[in-house]
Amino acid sequence: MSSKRKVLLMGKSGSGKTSMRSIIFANYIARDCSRLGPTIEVEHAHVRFLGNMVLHLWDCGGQESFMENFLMSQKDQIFKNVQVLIYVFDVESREFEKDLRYYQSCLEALLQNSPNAQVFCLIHKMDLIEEDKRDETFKKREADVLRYSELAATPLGERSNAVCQCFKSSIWDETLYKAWSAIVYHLVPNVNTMEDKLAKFGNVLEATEVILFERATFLVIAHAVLSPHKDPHRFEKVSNIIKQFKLSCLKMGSKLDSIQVRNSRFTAFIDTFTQNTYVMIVVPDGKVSAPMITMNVKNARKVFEAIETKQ
Ligand SMILES: Nc1nc2c(ncn2[C@@H]2O[C@H](COP(=O)(O)OP(=O)(O)OP(=O)(O)O)[C@@H](O)[C@H]2O)c(=O)[nH]1
Repeated sequence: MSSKRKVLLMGKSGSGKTSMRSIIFANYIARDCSRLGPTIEVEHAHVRFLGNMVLHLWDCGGQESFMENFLMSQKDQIFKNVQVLIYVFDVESREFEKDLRYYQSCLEALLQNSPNAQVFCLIHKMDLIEEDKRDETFKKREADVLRYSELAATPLGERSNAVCQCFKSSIWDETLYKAWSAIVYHLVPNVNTMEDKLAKFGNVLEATEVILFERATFLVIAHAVLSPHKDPHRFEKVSNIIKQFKLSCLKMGSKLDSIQVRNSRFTAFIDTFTQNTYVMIVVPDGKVSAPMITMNVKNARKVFEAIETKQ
């Protein structure tokens, strides 16, 4: 059975909405995005995710006249039956207060029409901020967004905390993958079962971690960490690097099947797994041989295929 999720992408014109969805779901590379024109009214994209799930993306053009219509005459049509709102802020916007007021109005409309929707705010184009100022700038912007989120939620009572989650992002680095992985994580229904099984699988292989990537987007959908690692950004870095490599393979007319990366401390095996996923298994070096990993991946496939078909 296919399940459809309505995802709204909103934010002011030029904030980067179409760019990010084109990179994640349509195999664009960052430098192609400068050629994208402004979105007129709403562009609808149906993207199949993990086989059975269809994300119905409503990419809402951010020009003021469109925003006014979304909030007035088209309010019900836009904000009804929404599972996720992704609101994109340009970190360098000269009118951040105004952007926040539009956000507040959208959030109010959303909470009235789809009270259970999840809300994610992306503070985008972070590459334009000097590296050593990024954390501080993000924190300031996040505090503003949370303040306006509470303003929008307070009249409705219950949802005054955790109304939204904020992420920093840029199409020029792996932060885009971190943000979008966190978003889709909320949309995949069997994540807990998957992570449970991944941990068991990892234990059998004496792996340090096992990660599941969605096949088309290379977003992380589930992971099991069996021993601590000091780089908290490693998953999105792998997503970004392997997706770029996969696109290069496509360009050359070949298909990415599996990869092994070995150094003095660990070996990472990336392999096609179920119909809709790749798996990455990291083992301390010398622990297990490649044929043994391949055989175990083959054996585990059926279990994970079964979980997926229950989505
Ligand atoms: N520096 C930088 N530029 C970006 C980033 N993301 C998008 N852009 C650029 O921002 C411009 C506008 O991006 P779009 O994706 O068309 O913006 P939009 O939000 O869809 O705009 P509307 O369709 O008018 O609502 C393009 O030239 C992109 O290349 C980013 O992370 N960093």
